[in-house]
Amino acid sequence: MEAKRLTGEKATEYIKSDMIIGLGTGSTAYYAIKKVGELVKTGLKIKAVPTSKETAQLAAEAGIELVELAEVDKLDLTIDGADEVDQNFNLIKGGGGALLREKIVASATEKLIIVVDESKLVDYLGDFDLPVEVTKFSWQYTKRMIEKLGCTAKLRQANQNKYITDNDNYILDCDFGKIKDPAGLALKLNQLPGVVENGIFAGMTDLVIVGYKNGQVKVLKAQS
Ligand SMILES: O=C(CO)[C@H](O)[C@H](O)COP(=O)(O)O
Repeated sequence: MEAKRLTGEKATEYIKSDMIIGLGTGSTAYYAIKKVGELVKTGLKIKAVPTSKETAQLAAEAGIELVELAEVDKLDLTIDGADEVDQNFNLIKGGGGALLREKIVASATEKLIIVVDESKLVDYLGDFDLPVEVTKFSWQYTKRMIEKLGCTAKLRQANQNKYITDNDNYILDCDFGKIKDPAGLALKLNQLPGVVENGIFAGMTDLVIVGYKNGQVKVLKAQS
């Protein structure tokens, strides 16, 4: 908890007045959003694009002015969490179900800052099942197509019902084992009919801020 707070708050040091920022989803991004709310109250002037309905509500409650993605050309900076981060800064995201909007916002942003605690750092992606957002119409067919790529896929449930995303789709959580070629797998997945988006974020991250149990925070820069 403390590690998540430290990293979430540290990321807000990169925000300057007049920026348009993206706000991620999840328990680590939560601390960044809360901190941005405090900064806004003391004079920071920013506008934010939320990556989920949950984040939109949290940000509005914190007094942050929200804008639609449609209203902006680009975002200056986005702060978001991740489920796994490998040594090349490839990510698995979507544990919280917001991967589609998160990927769109990440792609529209100049600087993507990922905030994680140390438990999220891995050598290879894949211990965490890869979330893939699929259409309701095709999910059984799309599941079979995804499994042909070498995984077992499970339809995500919430309170004994099918989990439904903010975009009215389903999520398949896919166990691929160790993912040796994240960018290649992401491309293959997105070519399958019925796949809306997958949770691999390859080559998008600029900074990873890691919070440690002992209170340390490290800022890691992507190699360009
Ligand atoms: O991708 C996400 C939501 O779709 C989250 O960023 C990811 O699940 C990490 O969440 P947390 O900070 O709660 O561990």
